[in-house]
Formats: sequence, structure tokens, C-alpha cells
Amino acid sequence: MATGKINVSVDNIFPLIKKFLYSDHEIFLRELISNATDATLKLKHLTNIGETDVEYGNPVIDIKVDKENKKIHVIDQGIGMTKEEVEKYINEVAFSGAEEFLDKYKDSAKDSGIIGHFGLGFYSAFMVAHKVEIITKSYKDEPAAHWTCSGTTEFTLEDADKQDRGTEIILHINEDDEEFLEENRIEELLVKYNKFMPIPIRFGTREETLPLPDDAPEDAKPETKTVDNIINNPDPAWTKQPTDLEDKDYKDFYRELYPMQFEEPLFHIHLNVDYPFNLTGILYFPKMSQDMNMQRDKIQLYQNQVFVTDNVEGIVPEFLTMLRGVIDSPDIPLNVSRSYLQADGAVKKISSYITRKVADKLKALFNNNREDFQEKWNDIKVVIEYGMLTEDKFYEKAQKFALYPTIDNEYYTFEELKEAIKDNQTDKDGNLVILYASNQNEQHSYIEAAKDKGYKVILLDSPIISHLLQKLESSEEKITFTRVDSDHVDNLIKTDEEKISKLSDDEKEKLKGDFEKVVPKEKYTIQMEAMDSNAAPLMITQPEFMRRMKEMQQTGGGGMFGMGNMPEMYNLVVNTNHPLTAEILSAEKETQQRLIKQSLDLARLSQNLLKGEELTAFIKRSFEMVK
Ligand SMILES: Nc1ncnc2c1ncn2[C@@H]1O[C@H](COP(=O)(O)OP(=O)(O)OP(=O)(O)O)[C@@H](O)[C@H]1O
Repeated sequence: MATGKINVSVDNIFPLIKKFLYSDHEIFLRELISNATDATLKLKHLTNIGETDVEYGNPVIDIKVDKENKKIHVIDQGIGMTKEEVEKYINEVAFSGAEEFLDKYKDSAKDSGIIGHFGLGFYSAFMVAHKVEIITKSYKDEPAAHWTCSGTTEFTLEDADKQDRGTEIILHINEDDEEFLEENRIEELLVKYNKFMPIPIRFGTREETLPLPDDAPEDAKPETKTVDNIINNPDPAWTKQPTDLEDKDYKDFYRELYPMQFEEPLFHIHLNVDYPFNLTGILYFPKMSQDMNMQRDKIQLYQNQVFVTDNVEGIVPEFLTMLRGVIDSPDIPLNVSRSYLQADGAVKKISSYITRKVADKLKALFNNNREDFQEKWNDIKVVIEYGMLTEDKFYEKAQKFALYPTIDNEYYTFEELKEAIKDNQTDKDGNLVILYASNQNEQHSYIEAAKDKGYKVILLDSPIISHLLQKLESSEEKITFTRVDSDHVDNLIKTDEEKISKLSDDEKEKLKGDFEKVVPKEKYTIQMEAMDSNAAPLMITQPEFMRRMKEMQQTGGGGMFGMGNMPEMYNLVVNTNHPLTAEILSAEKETQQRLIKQSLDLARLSQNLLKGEELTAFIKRSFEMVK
């Protein structure tokens, strides 16, 4: 038996492994299965190129938990190692990675997930085991080797009588880590990290219920059969060519990724690039609700089919983190801090590649089947609008497919919209005024008034819309967005047209004074307007600028400092041409006050501003009047 000292210049690396990697204990299994997978794939390669004539067969990786003896076995049928190779790869090479690791991190414990990055994969076993054994037989015709190490720099290496090719790693689990002797815990880890690894992973057996024959009697009990419990799907959809997949395959894979998700995805984007970086994956657009916090099922990041994380922040542009699916790339530096990741050149390229692909796909969907795209618009608009707001590149591309639907369900692109309204909605200063509503019910009377004038009213109801409008206005010449209730309809689009007022200037002045006596100054600015006599006598509006700034502050960022906290201020527009206004003007003081109060409340009611006690009083008063 050979004994020796592991070739490493520090006294004892094991306490360090434990200390640095403490938070990530559970990844030991992922690391060992990755090694087992690599060893199997290497053998496959050698047999493929005719380097060896050993039989490749149908290798699996076995995971066994021996609770009684407190051991976990990871067994592969891969390339194996000779004694010399154990010396070299386990005792020397692995530790050269360890030395690098120590050099870099001995002073700072900031980064905890260094494993894998420095070739410490195998030694992560010592996070959970006080003793580790390797029993391995190479595919070459040489005796098997047995390596044992008890978490010190001492090891033993001797011949073993293992006959079949491959490697068995035996972990003698620490008392503190006995959770890993629970089958459920191991199964949970296997499903989390290894669900799509390329070599089948077997974790014991399971009972499978066989289907009953068609003519089986009603009380027949189905038979069960014991089958291998294979954890993974070695050929997940994203590793295949898009041309080999049908729509159904993508939907099935979605279900496989998110077994608890019952909604179908709206569409998918297959990512596939090998230059200047390697990346494959499938992204799905889920049905989106207004609630942006609905992120439970996230995009998963893989490295060569090994699960790494579902925190893709920094790799995927923020607006796309609302999507679902898989990204697999060997080029994303793993286990490094987020700030490092964001500064990494390859990661930046990946992020802009993904943005471009998503934009291209949306454009293609729009071009190929506009009707279908329009139907999906409501579900995807939040992502698109958010992307336009946050990524300039995406903004440019999205101008071609972002839609502006009218209240009556006509869908326009921005260019089409401009063309459609230019004759009727250009104001006296040459500005194109785009009228919009944010709530079809609440702004109903304003929408109707605008439509009566032949204006098109766009429905824009996303939570971030005020920010996007701000951006559209500042990047386009002579465009303004005006919400239909921000002024009375004749003022929405200003013309040179002189309005004829039934009241003289003196009368208007007096009427204004009468209103000011009743209407609270701190809430309303009174605005006398000569409107159509059929229009409402009184209406409440809130200027576009003020409302938008407040909304922008409330939805975070932008807007003008302090506007969010300003009290609500409205304009009270008095239609001087309405018969009721004439009546108010000539009424006795008491009647006049009653009429003003009642009309004001009606105007408030139509803007949904009359609530609580005031609403109760109003209703009571109105009943008295109709008696
Ligand atoms: N199951 C195995 N079968 C055959 N060789 C193995 C096995 N496990 C480890 N080895 C050998 O030991 C070496 C060191 O393994 P280790 O996990 O420490 O690093 P790595 O796999 O090279 O790098 P990393 O873990 O960072 O991907 C491997 O490169 C491989 O040559």
C-alpha cells in the first residue's frame, strides 16, 4: 500500500474548503455527478473516434444512499483512472487549482462559491464527508486503484479488485451533514441540479403502475412493475436543433421545466449561437398579468446541462427576467460575484444577444401573423414596454412592432398611428396630439366626447406607461400624449377657432365669483369655457403634466422630485353655454349655492372622486330633491 502526502503547499486545505464553501454545502453532489458525467462522455468520445475497442454500452450513473453505514456512493461506468492517474489528477492537479484558490482568497471570504471555477470539484466532497474513498478502474487494461483520504493532507493509494470499468466515490458523511442521508433530500438535489444532465442518473428503483387492458373488469387492480428510478432527461429540448422540434415539443418541455405551471406559454424563442460565445436555450413568454411580482418560475441557468442557478440577474436584461425557460452556456463565468458578472465582457455580449434575439422573434411573429400577435399583445405588452423603457437597442427595434390599440380594438404601430391621426389631431402649433385613456370605464364620458369629435383614443393601461410616454415624447419630434380627461374636449387639441360664448365677460366674471364662494379653492381651479351647449355643464379635469409626474413618482424613478407628494389638484371646467349655468347665474343666493354644490358633486361622481361620507350625503340630498 502506498501512502503519501498530497502535494500542496499549505498545511491543510480542508478547513478552508469547509469555511469558504459553507453556504453551498449541497453542491457536492452536483460536482461529483458532473465528474462522473465527464468521465462517461470522455469514454464515449474515445470509443467514437476508435481510440479504444471497449464496449460503451448504455452507461448510467448510480447514486446510492446507505443510511445505516452513513455513506453515499456515486458510481459511474466512465473512463476510470489508473493508479498513476489518481496520483496525477486527484493528488496533484486538483490541488494546483486549490493553491490558486487559496492564493486568491486567503485574505477575503467575500466570494463563497468558488467551487468548480478552480478545479476544486472533487474536493467539495469534504464539505459533507470526513472520509472519502475512490475505487476506480480505468478502461485501459490495468488493475483498479483504491484511494482513501480522511480530510487531512495524508492519503493512501492501493490496488483494488474492482473488475468493471468506472469509478465509485464513497463519502463517509459527517455527523453534521446527516440530512444528506435522507433519500428525499438527495432526490430533491438530483431534481434541482441534475434534471437535464446528459448521462442517465439512477437513484434506486420505483414502482410503475401498468395500464389496464381495455377489456379489464371494473374492479381489476392494475399491476405494478419495478423500474429504474431515472432522475433526468438526458436530451432536453434546448440541446436539439429547432428544425427537429415541433410546437408540441416546446410545450411539453415547458411542462417538464415547470411541472406546477398549468398555463400554456404564449410562444417560445430558441437560442442557439456558437460564436463569439456558446449559448443555447429556450425562452418562453408566459401569459403576463399586471402583477409584476409573479415571479416564481424563473429562467434557469445551466452550464453544459448542469443546473447552476435561477438567478439570472445580470446575464439576462432585466426586462426579460419576466420570461421563463432555460439558458445554457459554458461561457458564463460561474460562482463569481454578481458585480463581477455585470462587468464581464462575455456576459455583456450574451445579454445583448438575448435582447436582439427576443426583438427579432417578436418582429417575426408580428410580420408573419399580425392578427395572432395582436391577440397576444395584452399579455406581452408589459415586457415589451418595459424593454423599450430600459434598453435603447430594444426601443429602436420595438418601434416596428409595439402596438397602440384604440378603445375600439384597432391596432396601430406608432408610424401607422401617426399617419392615421395627422389630419385630424394636429394642433395649431403643429404638434401631433395622441389622445389616450388608461381606463375605459372610469374615463367613459371623456372617451365618448373625444370620439364624437372624430378623434382616435388609444388605450394605454400598463403600470409603467407614463414613463414610456415621457420617453416617446422626448425621442420623437412634435408629439404629445394627452389623456382624454386632462382637459375638456375642445381644449385637448388646440385650434385657432374662436369660441362663441353666450355669456358676456361681466357675466362670466360674476359667475366665477359665485362658484368660488362654494367650491374649495385648495382643490379646484375654476376655468370658464364656452363649450357646446349639449356638453356637460361642469366637468373635472386633471392636467396631463401634473398627473403624469405624480404617476411616475408613484411607480418609481423619474418624474419631478416632490410631485408624488403634492396634494391632488383639479380643474373645474364650467361650460358657460349650458342652460344650467345661465340658471345658476340668475338664481337666488340659496338656490344658487344648492345648484353649484349639487352640480359639483355630480361632476365629482363622474370622475369617481365622490366617496365615503360625502357620497352618502349626496345620495340623501338627491333623494330629497326627487321626492
Ligand atoms: N468519476 C471520475 N472518473 C474519472 N476521472 C475523474 C472522476 N472524478 C474526477 N476525475 C479526475 O480528477 C480530476 C479532478 O477533478 P475535479 O473535480 O477536482 O476537477 P475538474 O473536474 O477537472 O474541474 P472542475 O470540477 O472545476 O470542473 C478530473 O479532471 C478527472 O481527471
